Amino acid sequence: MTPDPTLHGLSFDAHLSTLFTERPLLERPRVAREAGFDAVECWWPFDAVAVPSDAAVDAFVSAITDAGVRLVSLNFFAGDMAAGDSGLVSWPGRQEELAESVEVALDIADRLGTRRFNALYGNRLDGVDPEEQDEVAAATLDTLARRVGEFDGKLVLEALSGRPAYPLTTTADALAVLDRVGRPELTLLTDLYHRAVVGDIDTVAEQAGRTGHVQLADAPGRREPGSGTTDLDRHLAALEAAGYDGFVGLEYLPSTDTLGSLDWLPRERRGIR
Ligand SMILES: O=C(O)C(=O)CO
Repeated sequence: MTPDPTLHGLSFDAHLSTLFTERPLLERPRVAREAGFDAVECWWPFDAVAVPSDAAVDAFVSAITDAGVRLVSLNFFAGDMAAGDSGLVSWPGRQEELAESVEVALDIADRLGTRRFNALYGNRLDGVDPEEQDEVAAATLDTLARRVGEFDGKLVLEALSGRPAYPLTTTADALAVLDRVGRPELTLLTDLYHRAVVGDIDTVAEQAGRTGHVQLADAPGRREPGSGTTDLDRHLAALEAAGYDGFVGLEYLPSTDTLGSLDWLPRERRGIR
């Protein structure tokens, strides 16, 4: 479907873990800025390392500040994602490691003004009772939500498609966790790609009040808007009309080079509105 970003007024941000991957991570904030973006977001920037060195943290913070962009959302440490991990929130025995890495993330946030934090729930683990995992997750999310609340921030939780061991696949799954934890700082990450894949994209506006962050990619394929069949602009317009006024992260895998994949988004629509 041909994108028409004039249909809503939401601000976009460039996802540094999926866009501009032609360059090393520390160069991507500058390249994003040169491409016209004021805002960026990122998965955990230190790969499978929960507690990076001070030098690595400083280098990341400098890359963002030197480029003159805002880091609007950051994923907490999620384990070894390249090896298939999808978060530590529900992983018994790894809570101390998660807590230490969260303090690193909050230090970065404090220095950069970041207020959205994505906590991936974690995969089901062989030999571990799912109920035990859900109990660990509820307690962890409660703690993380309170901690993030001290920063006036929001914790966001997302349902994911394409990860068979990840138990939150639908919006209802994610909302059930939000309800169980019952903290105002814990909100939904509405990822239009994952929602289109599982077939529950038409209700996004109903959850606008509980949505702390939005991301997009076209489906099928998880590529740039216009590459698939999802009417992304209609859903973004519906979210905006229902009161969502946060950022929309461009979390897609470019089908060409990143700059070429941005042809759908005029340069004047890439900055913060
Ligand atoms: O792994 C994914 O698909 C994500 O969106 C993580 O934030």
